[in-house]
Amino acid sequence: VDLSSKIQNTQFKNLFLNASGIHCQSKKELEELMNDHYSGGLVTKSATPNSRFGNPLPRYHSLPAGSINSMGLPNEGFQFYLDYVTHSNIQKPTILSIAGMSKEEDLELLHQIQDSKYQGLTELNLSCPNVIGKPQMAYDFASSNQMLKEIFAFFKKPLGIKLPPYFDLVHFDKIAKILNQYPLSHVNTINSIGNGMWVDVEKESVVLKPKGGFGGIGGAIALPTALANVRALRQRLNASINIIGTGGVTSGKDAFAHVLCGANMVSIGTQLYEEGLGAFQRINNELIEIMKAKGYHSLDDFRGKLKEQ
Ligand SMILES: C=Cc1c(C(=O)O)[nH]c(=O)[nH]c1=O
Repeated sequence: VDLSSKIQNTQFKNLFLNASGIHCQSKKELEELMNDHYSGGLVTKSATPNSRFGNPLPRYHSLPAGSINSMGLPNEGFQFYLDYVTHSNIQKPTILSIAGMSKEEDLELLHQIQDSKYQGLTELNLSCPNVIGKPQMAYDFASSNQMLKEIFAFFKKPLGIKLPPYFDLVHFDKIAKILNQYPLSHVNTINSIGNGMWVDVEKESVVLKPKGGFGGIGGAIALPTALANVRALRQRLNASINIIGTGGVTSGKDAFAHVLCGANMVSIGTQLYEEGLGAFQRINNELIEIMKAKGYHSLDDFRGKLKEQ
């Protein structure tokens, strides 16, 4: 059974990635992830120009079937991550994630990447739901289109986009029509489901401090939305644009479902945070067992072949 995957011309020994933000913020986390045998690639925490503490605590809370977070983009700053992916002992392909606080900041970070010796993949996060006062750019179709036009005027290295979930088939049509105009290496869908709410009935209180308790929803409860977004975008995007499926993966079965919907690679977020790096080995092995039982030898045997009723 072969789990090898690729995004454009970058080969990965298996399809599993950490979701940006999970186990990828500090040097220690990055080193552990880089040396982990069961993840095929490494995605960095979305970087801003300067390091940030992020939102006040508590800003993460486990839910019965997932998580809610309002981290607020805590990170070591862009230069730290650029140095890490260009200087450290690279054992696996990397995806450098960036999230400027404005279009100007995004363009500035991309110019720095373009002018650097970094040869890996880059991912522009247009979907962070937790920066106070900052909208999720990818819900503004005109601004997203304008941003991509300005980016591809100068950026020539592989670039993907991290999208928020969409909930209307017309929105899938609109965003796909925009994305198909650009030579993207990939789309990563979904980011957390923005601005959910969890209530502690005992205390009669929200569970997160920032933003009055509103936060992004992830984990098992996000799987149906994640599968819908992977499927809808695979049906609409040019074949040249690969898809990283993110959201709700807790088992080999969930990873199988993402690939069936069209995912080229699969990210693990909440489950990785809750279980630790062992999640990669477990989910890897579960997927291999499922493929063996079904007589599949490679992911291409079933990728995107979801049947309709
Ligand atoms: C980069 C900020 C993000 C954050 C965050 O740092 O609050 N949380 C998410 O669930 N998704 C994000 O994209």
